Amino acid sequence: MSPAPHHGDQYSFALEYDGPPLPFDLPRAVPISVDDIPVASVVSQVPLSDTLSLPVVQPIVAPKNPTVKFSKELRTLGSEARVSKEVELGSERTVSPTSVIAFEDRVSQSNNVCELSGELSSSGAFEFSNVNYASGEFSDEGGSSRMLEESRGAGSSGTVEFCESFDKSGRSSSALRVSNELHQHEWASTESVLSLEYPSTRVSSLKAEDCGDARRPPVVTFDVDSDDALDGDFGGEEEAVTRPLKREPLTKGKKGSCYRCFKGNRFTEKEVCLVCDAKYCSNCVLRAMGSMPEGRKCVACIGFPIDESKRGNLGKCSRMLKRLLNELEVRQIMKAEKFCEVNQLPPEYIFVNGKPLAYEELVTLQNCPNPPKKLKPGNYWYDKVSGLWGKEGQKPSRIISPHLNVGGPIQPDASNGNTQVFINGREITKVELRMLQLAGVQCAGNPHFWVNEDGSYQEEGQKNTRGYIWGKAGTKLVCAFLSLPVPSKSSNSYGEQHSNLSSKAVPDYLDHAIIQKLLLVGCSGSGTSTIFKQAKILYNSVPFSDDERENIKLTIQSNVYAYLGVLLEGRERFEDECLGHLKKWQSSTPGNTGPGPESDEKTMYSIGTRLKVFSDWLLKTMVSGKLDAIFPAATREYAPLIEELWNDAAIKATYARRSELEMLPSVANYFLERAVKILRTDYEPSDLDILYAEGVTSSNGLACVEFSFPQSSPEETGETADLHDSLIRYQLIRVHARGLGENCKWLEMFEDVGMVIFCVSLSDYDQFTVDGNGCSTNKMVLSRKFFEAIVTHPTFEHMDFLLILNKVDQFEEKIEQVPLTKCDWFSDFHPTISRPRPNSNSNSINHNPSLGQLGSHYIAVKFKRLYSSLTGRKLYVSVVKGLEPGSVDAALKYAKEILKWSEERPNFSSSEYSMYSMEASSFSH
Ligand SMILES: Nc1nc2c(ncn2[C@@H]2O[C@H](COP(=O)(O)OP(=O)(O)OP(=O)(O)O)[C@@H](O)[C@H]2O)c(=O)[nH]1
Ligand SMILES: [Mg+2]
Repeated sequence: MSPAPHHGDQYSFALEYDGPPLPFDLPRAVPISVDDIPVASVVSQVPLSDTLSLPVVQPIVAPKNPTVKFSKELRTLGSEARVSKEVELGSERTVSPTSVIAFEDRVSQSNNVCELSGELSSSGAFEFSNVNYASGEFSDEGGSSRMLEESRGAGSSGTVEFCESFDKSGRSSSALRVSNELHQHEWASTESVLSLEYPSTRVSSLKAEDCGDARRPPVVTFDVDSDDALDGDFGGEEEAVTRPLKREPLTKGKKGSCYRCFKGNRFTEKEVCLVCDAKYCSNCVLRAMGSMPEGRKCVACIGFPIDESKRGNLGKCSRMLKRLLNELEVRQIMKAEKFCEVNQLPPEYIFVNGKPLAYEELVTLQNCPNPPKKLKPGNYWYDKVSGLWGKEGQKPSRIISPHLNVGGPIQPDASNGNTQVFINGREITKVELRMLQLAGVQCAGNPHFWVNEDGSYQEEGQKNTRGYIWGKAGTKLVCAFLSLPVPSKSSNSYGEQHSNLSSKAVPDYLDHAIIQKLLLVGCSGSGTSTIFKQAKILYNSVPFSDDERENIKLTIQSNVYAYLGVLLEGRERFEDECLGHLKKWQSSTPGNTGPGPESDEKTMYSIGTRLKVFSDWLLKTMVSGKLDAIFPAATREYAPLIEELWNDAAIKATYARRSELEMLPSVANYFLERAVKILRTDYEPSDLDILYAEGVTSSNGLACVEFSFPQSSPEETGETADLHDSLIRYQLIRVHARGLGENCKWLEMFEDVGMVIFCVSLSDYDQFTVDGNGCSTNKMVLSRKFFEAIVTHPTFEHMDFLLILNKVDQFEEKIEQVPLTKCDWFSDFHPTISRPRPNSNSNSINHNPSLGQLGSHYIAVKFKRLYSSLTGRKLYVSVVKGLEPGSVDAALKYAKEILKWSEERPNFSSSEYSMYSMEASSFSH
């Protein structure tokens, strides 16, 4: 018999590797002290010395075809006895992402089987991402393994903790905890499900009758999980609610087999008892469950409340029952299952504002016009005035019907806010505060607001309504990406400014099941708004509403006036220069009898009086910063002048020297050449105009567009069209660097995005700007600093990053003129360019990379190294021409693929995956 582990015991996990040489060092052993085990993983009801959970967060390192032995050893201090186990990762097999690890558990004399799937990353680390763990006995017949009950933990990507518990008798039981990188909040629920297992196995010998009143067995604590991410983001803090101990099945056969005839394995189709989880094959189910007066329960479980984790299955008939029974019978059983009294949610399991509900209160809550969705046992807070509803200690998850007489009075700390801003007596959370600020609600001075169900609000003690929180078109959008609730359609009939834009921009995605959020960030001028607009144009059938187009038109016209202003200012400068030269020449030429300086001198940059008046007016207006204010009146008045101006020789001469005008952005050419057309009153901007236009995307720095990728046709892809793709909705959230606030403090509002797309302008390497401290700084270095701040931000700890290296078109031109070493960070860029051989046929394709390609590749590697040194992970990179739709389309599809990989990694075979993770293939041009 093996001794129970004690404090101070040292576990060691060793890796033995037998395969081709590796380019990196393998960790040989990972010692873990028992005392390092987080207390959270120890089941709290059992004294620490009785049970120990041993988490192993251990990526198994493996190259392509190795054999890896994973052995673990327990050295118990003060005793010679050892527990050792060996896990062989395929001695004859190769390690594929789905490898079966079988190991013998010498302590319990039974075998455990663990199926692991994971990925082989380019660094050679093998990371579990999908684990299927079962323990029980092998049956030796046929060499196939039979398993009893199986517990499955799966995460789209994450770490796996293998928890081994020992009780006093030395019996070991094992559980897996899977944490999910993408959906951190699921961690708690997975954990809580599994942590339930221990008490239940411990009491498995207890019979139902031993528990006193059979209908109300003793209580243990349990954690409420939520699978309703949209409804309630119930992650993080766990909380305990009392409920009866789970009833155990009376009989139990081998794992995976039917509980009645003990035949079959885990692949046999079975029906499950809603109370005790006993599973019956199709031959036994009707005998085991009888006439099912309360739905699918074993006869012995009739009268017992259902297992709360199965509440979602109530009334959802299985295929097996449909085969065995006729339609009428099925309907009756399902009706009984859903509506019989004993299967109803016990009101006392629901706490509202700290008070358990009475039966009538639960009925009120469930039958109100807008009830909380999928109500589960747990602690909730409810703001009766506004209808805001949430999990205790968390931000609101829904707005339900207000004024319901349920639960106690709301507490100020109900949602655990720390903002000193109050709504109806509750201190709101940071996210809500952010939303209020974006909705234009004045929040300075720690106000206490009174918010009504329709979103109208006033400050406490004042009579006048200050506005409507959800009234503005953009606020619902903001709420959507901050995962905050908005009033349901039936309740928002008043107080909302209905406009075309708002109804179009806010689709019913709150009801959608799958929404993937992509956060797009970058320094000023990096091209984020261009990419954002491209996404709108590419994927939305109506990218811009009429209202939007009208606003954009004014923006573009105002931009063109501004570009003209820069041109006119340049003209003045050039004229002065010329005059200066002229004067110098005159004074240095003896006997010059030409006109004196007082007389009207003309240069090639001089303009007539009419245009001069216009020029003076425009420059004055620009200086006063009122350019935006004079539209559209200015267009009506000055449109006829523009043609004259544009055709003027002086302006043409100035335009020819536009490269000397620093204030003129590169897109100005596009618009100036169309100035006459654009500044007419009947101008209508084209999609291309909008794409090129500056200042079109929202001024507060936040914009959000939702779309699906169009379904690719089978001919295109050579495989069956991926229907799934077109079902997933994506939200591209563009946030301006300035909008992130000091030290990126608002970043945490984006914790639930699936990926961050970071945009850098390649052509920034020779650009300088004045930073916050008044120093002139290289813009590429500024971008790097911002990148560092974002990737190391705790909110994005496990996030995938896609780096967009934008403006490669500009970059390729520039690098031929300006060396990349102009930027200090790139001082070690010394490419050796092999020029095409002089005698080579000019028609033959030159396979040598251009300087531009070498440069962009070099910069990508710089960022990859930086990222990997900061996070230890791999950076995805895409080199993009923001103004080309195809290029942006490719980059966004690449982002989609990355998201898909992180979800489906277990489905990749190792060779496929390692191909994807090759350095070179993570570029998309
Ligand atoms: N040549 C070229 N110009 C680009 C490209 N992408 C964007 N631009 C231009 O670069 C300028 C800045 O792009 P924006 O998309 O406005 O950049 P931003 O990240 O929104 O920056 P701010 O507006 O300052 O916040 C615009 O004039 C774009 O037209 C590109 O790939 N090539
Ligand atoms: Mg912009």
